Amino acid sequence: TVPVTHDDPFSVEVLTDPLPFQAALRDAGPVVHLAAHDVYAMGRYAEVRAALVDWQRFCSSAGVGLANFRTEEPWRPPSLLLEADPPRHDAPRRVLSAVLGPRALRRLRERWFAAAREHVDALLDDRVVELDGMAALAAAFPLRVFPDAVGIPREGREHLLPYGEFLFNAFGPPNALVTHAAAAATEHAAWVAAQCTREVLADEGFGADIWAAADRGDITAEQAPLVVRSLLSAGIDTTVHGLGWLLHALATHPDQWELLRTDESRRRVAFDEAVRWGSPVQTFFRVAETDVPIGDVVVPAGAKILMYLGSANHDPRAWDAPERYDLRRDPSGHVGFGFGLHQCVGQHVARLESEALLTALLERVERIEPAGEPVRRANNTMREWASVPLRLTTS
Ligand code: HEM
Ligand SMILES: CC(C)Cc1ccc(C(=O)O)cc1
Repeated sequence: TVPVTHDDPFSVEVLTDPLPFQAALRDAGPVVHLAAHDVYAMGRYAEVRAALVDWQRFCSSAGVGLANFRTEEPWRPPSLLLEADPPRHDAPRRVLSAVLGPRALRRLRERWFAAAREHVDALLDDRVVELDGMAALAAAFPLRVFPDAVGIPREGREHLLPYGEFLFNAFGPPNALVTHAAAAATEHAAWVAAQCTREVLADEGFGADIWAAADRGDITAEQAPLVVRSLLSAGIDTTVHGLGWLLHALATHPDQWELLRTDESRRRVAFDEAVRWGSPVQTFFRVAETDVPIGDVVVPAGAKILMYLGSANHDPRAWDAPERYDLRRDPSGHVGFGFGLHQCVGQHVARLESEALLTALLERVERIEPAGEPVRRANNTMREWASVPLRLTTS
């Protein structure tokens, strides 16, 4: 018989401190029934990773949130990547993979490194500076570089973070986090959709490249705006909170900061270890395409299965001392960017933003330490800090 838990992973208590729930989920078995939402859940690394690579039995086209698109109306037109399975997933993925590929990143590297240096220099106007790492760095830097890289107009960009906040809440159950923001979300979503048309997008950028792919027939003109929407949906909040976890990690682990300053080779793992350790994207779902045996449980066809990425990234079966932010470990294989067919197509963009910001900080900052208690913000999907007070001492 399948183990059951009556705890709700989407309660504010668990969203605020998920680690105890994750440990109990892992200990209860390879797959557990979540009575609170009548869905199944996986918390162990092996099963989560196996399900992520098994896109045929664990499908995305019924939605990757709690809502099952086979029985209820999606709140927005489904994504052609995230909420699609092959073959419909193939062309949009191929196009976006190329648009966000190595050539684009080489072009952006110099511009983003310069922007990061300028951004950090402007903040460090004294030997010791206190600031909110979330507002001043983790949110400000992606907002400074990414919307321009997409090529959307400057006005109205204040819709971006609230749109992302709602989007990630909407993958969860219709709790207060969703219902309290639903009215405003209509406006944010309308603004986002309006930024995806060919007319408003700059002649250069990810948006233009996507429309150029439509002109070549690699995708249709109807698909192009939705592919641009994927960038505006997935490309900001995720990186903001990945950077939030990086700053929180470095401020609370001075020995790791020192290691970064002395050993350049560790810089490459700093962001990925922060994405593993913090797992900004904590959870999302799949639907069983057929009856799927997992351990001695059979998950019935049509059932929603919660893939607990944050738990898999802290599974002691896969990681030594998973609770430790440790730049000596090799974090590769973490599922913070997903795994398999739908693995994050923008992960290299996120890594570039992080490398640019971290390089700029390492050039100027000698010490980074907490300047007060960080404040959590509950979100149904994203594990995020509302603020990370920091004290930066320049060298
Ligand atoms: C720290 C930053 C980021 C994290 C933690 C993250 C996390 C993820 C995860 C876990 C998935 C898999 C979803 C699934 O399997 O259903 C994913 C997919 C995706 N991500 Fe990211 N992401 C990040 C940054 C970005 C950026 C910067 C972009 C765009 C430039 C982006 C665009 C996408 C898209 C379009 C998908 C869907 C891919 C597909 O379904 O084929 N992400 N991301
Ligand atoms: C972790 C994922 C849920 C992040 C994400 C959000 C939205 C999209 C989209 O394509 O709209 C893609 C990926």
